[in-house]
Amino acid sequence: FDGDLDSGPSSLWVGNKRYRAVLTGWHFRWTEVDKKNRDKKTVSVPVAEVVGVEEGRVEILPQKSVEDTDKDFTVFYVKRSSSGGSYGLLWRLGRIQFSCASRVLRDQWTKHLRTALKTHSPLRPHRLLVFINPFGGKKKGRQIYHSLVAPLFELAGISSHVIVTERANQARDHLLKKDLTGFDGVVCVGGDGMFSELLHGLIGRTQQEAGLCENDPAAALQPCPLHIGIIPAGSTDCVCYATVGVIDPVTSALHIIIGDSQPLDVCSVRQSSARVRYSVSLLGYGFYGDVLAESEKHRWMGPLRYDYSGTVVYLSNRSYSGVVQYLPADPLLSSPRDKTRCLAGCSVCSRSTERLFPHSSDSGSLYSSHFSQFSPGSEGQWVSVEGRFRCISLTCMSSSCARSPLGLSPSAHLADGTGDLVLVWDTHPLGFLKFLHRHTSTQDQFDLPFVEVHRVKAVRFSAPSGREEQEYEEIGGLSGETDEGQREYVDTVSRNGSRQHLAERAVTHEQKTATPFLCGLCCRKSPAVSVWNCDGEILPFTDIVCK
Ligand SMILES: CCCCCCCCCCCCC/C=C/[C@@H](O)[C@H](COP(=O)(O)O)NC(C)=O
Ligand SMILES: Nc1ncnc2c1ncn2[C@@H]1O[C@H](COP(=O)(O)OP(=O)(O)O)[C@@H](O)[C@H]1O
Ligand SMILES: [Ca+2]
Repeated sequence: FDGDLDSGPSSLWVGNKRYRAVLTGWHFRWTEVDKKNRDKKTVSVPVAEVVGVEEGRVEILPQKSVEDTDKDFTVFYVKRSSSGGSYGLLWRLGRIQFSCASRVLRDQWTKHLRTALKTHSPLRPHRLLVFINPFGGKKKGRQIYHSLVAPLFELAGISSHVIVTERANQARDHLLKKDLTGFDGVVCVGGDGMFSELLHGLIGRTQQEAGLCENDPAAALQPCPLHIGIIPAGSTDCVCYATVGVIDPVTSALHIIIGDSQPLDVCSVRQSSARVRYSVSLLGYGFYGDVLAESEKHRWMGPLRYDYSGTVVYLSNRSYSGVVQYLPADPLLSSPRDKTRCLAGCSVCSRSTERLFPHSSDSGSLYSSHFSQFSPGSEGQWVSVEGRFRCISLTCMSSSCARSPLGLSPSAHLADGTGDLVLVWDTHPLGFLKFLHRHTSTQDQFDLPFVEVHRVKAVRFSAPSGREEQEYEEIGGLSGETDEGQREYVDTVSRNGSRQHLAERAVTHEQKTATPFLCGLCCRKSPAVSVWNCDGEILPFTDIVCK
């Protein structure tokens, strides 16, 4: 102990057992000194994962208690535990209480540990701006933050400014307009919709300060200096699930504390005159758009509204026509049908980053030159398909969540500059049910004759023009598929041609007409256009260009 960072070894006690503890540059280790026990177990904690060091006997969760003794100190650190089914690891707050021979020794230990912490974890945040959506998910945002997260932030020496939102878009507007100096990051306590607000606020603010117009498709967006931490308190929480691998506020708080970060692909969604939007998880038309629109009427149900609305929309048996154009990504780099799973440190993502941004070594400049890379036609060929779809989904990440543990596209990458486009052509109701059901299991949802998946860099969509729309409404939304040139897919059971398939559909419709309940759902004037679900928000336009 001569002021050097490397301390020990020295004797410490935990209860009545003696330990040898040592602090070398990157690790804090302790081993029980026991003559009978030959295979001594050493616990080794990277300094970067030490959450805090406190004098005395201290307890933080579930309740804070401090016993201010002279010779004791308590070390809190990240402890990994099994995650009960999810693919990520659950992190817990590990706690060990040491007793020293003297107060002097104790003070030396705490001083050295704290110095090591400062030196070896430069990326930790010190001051955070926290937004809580009190109405997200099961409406537990405030409680989750104050009981599970705030005590950890305090322990880690993080000061936070907390804003409980009073209206939608308040967090976004705050990030766009208010003074953000002194903050090292922002935290979202809520679901994917709330995350989306923070994302829009930060991207917008950064462009504003750089003097750029984000609505200009040719603008090269600037990287955001602030990171977003997510404390899951929403309904689907798929950004959290797909990045951390578990939905657990404590795990997420610990990732934030130690300064972990994960870059994400962001998809810009534009319509000529409208303000640009961004999506990181699901951009969905047809089924997922309808489910979102329906579910907004039933917010009071909480997360269950999606299950209820999913059923209602499924029974209403809708499909929509349109033209989808996409720019395929390089098939040599990766494929949506390979069986990889993207995690932190993924090699496909780092190779893509090098290819896309050859002059940048840090992830901070991920956005620069983004748009010049995707100027239409500069790479590959656009592919155009037209027809009637049950749903069209574009997802920049797997979009896994509790409802769908592998996600909409299980092998999508978090930060490879591509998204996966899933086209589900119109099919009979049982086929579509099979597709939906496969999201909940490990069965391949793309291995169906009416489903296509493409790894893409850009997508365009246009709904049919007014005249066609009207025709479709007049015929009640059933016979539109007989139109010349429209692509038809049938499931394996009725593969003998589309004629039989159509006949089946007609019977199904008659049967429904005979059933008042179903009739109420399906024989309503069927709309010709659906809406886009953009990370849980309904877009006010249908024709879009995504990059
Ligand atoms: C009839 C059988 C139904 C089974 C369907 C299972 C498929 C589930 C796939 C879910 C993929 C969700 C992608 C995430 C989207 C979020 O951005 C969004 C908004 O989430 P939030 O409410 O803000 O947490 N949630 C939804 C359901 O649209
Ligand atoms: N105080 C508030 N009152 C009403 N809506 C809010 C408030 N704060 C945020 N919102 C909006 O609520 C929507 C859903 O929030 P989110 O946290 O994603 O919950 P959920 O996952 O249950 O949908 C978001 O689009 C957000 O803009
Ligand atoms: Ca991606």
